[in-house]
Amino acid sequence: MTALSVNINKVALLRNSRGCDEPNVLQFSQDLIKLGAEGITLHPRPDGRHALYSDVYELKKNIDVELNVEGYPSEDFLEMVCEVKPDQCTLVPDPPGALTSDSGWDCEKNMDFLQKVVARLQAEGVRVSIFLDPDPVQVNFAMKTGTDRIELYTQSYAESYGTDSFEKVFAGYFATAARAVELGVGVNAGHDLNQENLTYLKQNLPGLAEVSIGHALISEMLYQGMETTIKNYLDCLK
Ligand SMILES: CC(=O)[C@@H](O)[C@H](O)COP(=O)(O)O
Ligand SMILES: NCC(=O)COP(=O)(O)O
Repeated sequence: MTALSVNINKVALLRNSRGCDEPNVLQFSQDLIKLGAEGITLHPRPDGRHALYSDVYELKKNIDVELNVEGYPSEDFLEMVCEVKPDQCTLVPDPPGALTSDSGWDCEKNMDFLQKVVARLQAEGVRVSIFLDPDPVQVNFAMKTGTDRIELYTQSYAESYGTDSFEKVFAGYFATAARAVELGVGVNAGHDLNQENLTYLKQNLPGLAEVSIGHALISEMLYQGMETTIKNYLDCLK
């Protein structure tokens, strides 16, 4: 079973654009959950462009599905996560001004740092996932950090989908996920997934436990509406 965790960053972006509380992030999340979303993800970035720390606190108190908080493990981010204690924290290596997440960790180079962060979060009962490029070698280092899961960064999967290079690109994802399963590390995936490319990933990637999807899903809702869009994504994951 692969859980659908909806990333509400873009709902928060719309809310922030007018300085009021419309759309309300909590109400939107609760409506997503009523329609079958099995998790909520948000990525409070340092510049507060969309999801905010206050959203994390409010969601934690008011939703009954898994909460996944993504971010660079700065001290203030870690203090917030350790206080909120979401179900999962996904560590991403984004610098503060990043337009969006565009690479996974080099776990070998950041081993000491990541080991300390992983241990700190796990001590608070938070499951840890590390954002990773499709590279089986990196999985070995990710395991050494002590992480519970990896999150495969699926931008190149999405970009190659339907092109001549897809088979070669997907082979890297398959090898990385298979290595994670072999090492007992959980497999999540996210970034640029959509209704067109999700089914193949679900049907062919070993051990896929969770997908976190935001930009395409929220954009598609503008055309299809919330109910149809969520139903379509859940159908892709059957
Ligand atoms: C980690 C990842 O790939 C996405 O979850 C990221 O959170 C997207 O961030 P933006 O919504 O700011 O593009
Ligand atoms: N971790 C990926 C995520 O939460 C959403 O990424 P995207 O669907 O907005 O590209």
